[in-house]
Amino acid sequence: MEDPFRTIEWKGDHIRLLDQTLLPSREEYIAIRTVDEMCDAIYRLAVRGAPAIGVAACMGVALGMLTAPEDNREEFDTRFKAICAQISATRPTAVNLFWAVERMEKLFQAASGMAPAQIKELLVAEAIAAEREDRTICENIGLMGRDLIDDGDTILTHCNAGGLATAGYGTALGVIRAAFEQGKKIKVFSDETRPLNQGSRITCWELQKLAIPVTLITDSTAGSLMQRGLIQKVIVGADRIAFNGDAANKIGTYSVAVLAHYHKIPFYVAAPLSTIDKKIDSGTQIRIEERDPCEVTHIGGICVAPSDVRALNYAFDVTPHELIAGIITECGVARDPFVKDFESFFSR
Ligand SMILES: CSC[C@H]1O[C@H](OP(=O)(O)O)[C@H](O)[C@@H]1O
Repeated sequence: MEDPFRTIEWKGDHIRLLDQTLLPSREEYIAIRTVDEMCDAIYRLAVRGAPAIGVAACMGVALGMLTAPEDNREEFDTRFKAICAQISATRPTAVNLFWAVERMEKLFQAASGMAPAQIKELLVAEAIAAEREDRTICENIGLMGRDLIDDGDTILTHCNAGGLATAGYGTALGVIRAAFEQGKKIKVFSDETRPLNQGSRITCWELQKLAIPVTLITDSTAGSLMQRGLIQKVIVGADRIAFNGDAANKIGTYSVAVLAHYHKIPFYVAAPLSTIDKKIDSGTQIRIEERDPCEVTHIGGICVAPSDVRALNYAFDVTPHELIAGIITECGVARDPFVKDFESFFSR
């Protein structure tokens, strides 16, 4: 079954993306015509999710270079560097953003002997390829992880690691979808995922579109359901995974992992290799994005706290590898000690 939506698409002179801040009530696609607009879309989570942010970054670089001057090489190169820096400054945690910019930088470097017009064409082709590859990678993650799910399982997921967090098919939801497409009778509990409610707004919307049974719960309900034996597996996405397997994901994921550990429920992370950061060997090195406290004190623009109350708004937390039963990638399921499997996957 094709995705019932297209997360992001290159359209020649603009990028078309589904504005995820409007879901579930409005399914609206917007046209991104400048780097400023792409950076704004990434920062305000109109496009979000580590792999999707990576594809958006590739497309943002290619888009920004369309109007770069071709008659002045120094200006052309300066423009490229400025675009990469601007996109890299949007959100700090998802490593896919930086991996994507690095991918475009390597291409730009390799093509340095070519004419500007040719380089522009190469950047566009690379951005289009990035979107297509991400979709295939997610389908492979689904195939690698689906047998971890048993017929009759109820699975808990947190935030949204579905088709809309990627260029299609999803990571955590991709595994769930692949098991469902095998014919397994499964159900999903979706944490609402405060403060931006990616779970209630996006995961529930996606799973209903795929006819996968989903029940929305508050973030504070998960423990009680585990205590009553109503959850058999947990599968979440990731934004950055250290080489020892420590995984950064949406705030609240760590709490779910501790609860799952206590209740002896397998806790899985699903992510492409591009989310594994080879440069760090511990989750303590992952920079956690801190966002506007108004996202906590307001819901839909309505204030739900005293106007002058202090609010903490960490967008992610880190789950130590000891709490992770397996990390599902397009190359297979890595198990602790994760380094060993990661080294094998990257050597292929
Ligand atoms: C497949 S990566 C999804 C990952 O990204 C989300 O963060 P955000 O919505 O802030 O971009 C969340 O951590 C998801 O698990």
